[in-house]
Amino acid sequence: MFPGIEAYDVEVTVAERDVREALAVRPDDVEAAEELSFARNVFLPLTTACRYTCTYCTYYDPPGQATLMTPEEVRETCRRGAAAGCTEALFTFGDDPDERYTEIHDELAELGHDSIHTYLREVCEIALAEGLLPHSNPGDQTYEEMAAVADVNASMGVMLETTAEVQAHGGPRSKVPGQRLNTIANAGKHGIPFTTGVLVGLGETWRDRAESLLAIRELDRRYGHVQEVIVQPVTDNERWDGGSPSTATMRRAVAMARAVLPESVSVQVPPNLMDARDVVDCGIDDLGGVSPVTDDHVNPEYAWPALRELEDVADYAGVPLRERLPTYERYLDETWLSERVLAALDASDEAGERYRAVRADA
Ligand SMILES: O=c1nc2n(C[C@H](O)[C@H](O)[C@H](O)CO)c3cc(O)ccc3cc-2c(=O)[nH]1
Ligand SMILES: C[C@H]1O[C@@H](n2cnc3c(N)ncnc32)[C@H](O)[C@@H]1O
Ligand code: MET
Ligand code: SF4
Repeated sequence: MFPGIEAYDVEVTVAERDVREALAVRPDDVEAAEELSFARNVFLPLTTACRYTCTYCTYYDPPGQATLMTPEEVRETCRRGAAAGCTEALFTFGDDPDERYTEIHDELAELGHDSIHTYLREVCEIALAEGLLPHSNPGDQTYEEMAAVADVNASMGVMLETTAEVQAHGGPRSKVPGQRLNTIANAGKHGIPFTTGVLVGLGETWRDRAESLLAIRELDRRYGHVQEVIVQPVTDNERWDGGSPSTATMRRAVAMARAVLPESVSVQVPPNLMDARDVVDCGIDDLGGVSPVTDDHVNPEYAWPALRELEDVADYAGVPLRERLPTYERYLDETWLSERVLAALDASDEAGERYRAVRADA
């Protein structure tokens, strides 16, 4: 059992034998993937307000200084993305942003909403209308909050980060591992294709990393909804002086993820936060969402590589580079996606073409 978990309706335990096995994995023990995929997205930072204050995060603004993207801004960014061939609208923002930020509460009220979750639904609908597939990463959600957006997302995500209690989440306003696990389980109950991952370098131990990856595996065994696991290095910035993990650490963490997770689950590293070439032989098969039109608002100092650079990574690995949708292929059907999302997918130029190719293959 992990910290804080007794407060939630999810129970996750991992076997000591599996932890030991994971701890023994080294980069040489895993095989390199046969292709590398990526998705083209627009990043929509819906709001910079957040109830938490993670010490490594430069994304959030303090109460009184946060903003909310308007529906018009969302539409405009989606249009630019669609015109640039993007398929994904990535909504990433602070957890429960309206909780103690009166300005966000007021702005939501002006737009006719009493919570961020119903507003998220509205902007997902805008993205769908503009031909993009919504992938929302709203932080923790209850089962009911997620119900407000389940049928307008093509996939969703929340980083588990770590099952350990770490200083980086410390203080009174702290992320709780149990609640993150609960969110991942909620997505499983809703049948939402899901992205999660670990953040490496928060002060967690190797045992914590093994347990985190095994906890993700356990939830995927229950619901089958985990499409990819991101192995993300924490990056240095003006709020975080804890340093970034070494290449050797990232290599071992990626290999551990590959060995622990079933083959059906992709292992992703973000190519703007590290040199992906350093881990291409450790089992990664995905380079995540990259954007030709927007910044990585979580790590704004780290520019997205151009398509050319992704091709260089694939060339270096000696494997083909393939563009994918925010939803992995095995989830592109009626069991996982709503009629609305499937209809929007079929109607969109860029994503629709890929979708029909997958259907024709099946
Ligand atoms: O640009 C970013 N994209 C992030 N993404 C986007 C991700 O790379 C793509 O949206 C997915 O691969 C779907 O295509 C996340 C998605 C999640 O569901 C959960 C966490 C992240 C983290 C980041 C991130 O830090 N920066
Ligand atoms: C969107 C995701 O970005 C991650 N995140 C937040 N701050 C940082 C940082 N400094 N370095 C790397 N990842 C970060 C969180 O884990 C969040 O889930
Ligand atoms: C910059 S983090 C954005 C998503 C959410 N607040 C999380 O931590 O998971
Ligand atoms: S990482 Fe996410 S939850 Fe933590 S402070 Fe930043 S926006 Fe909030």
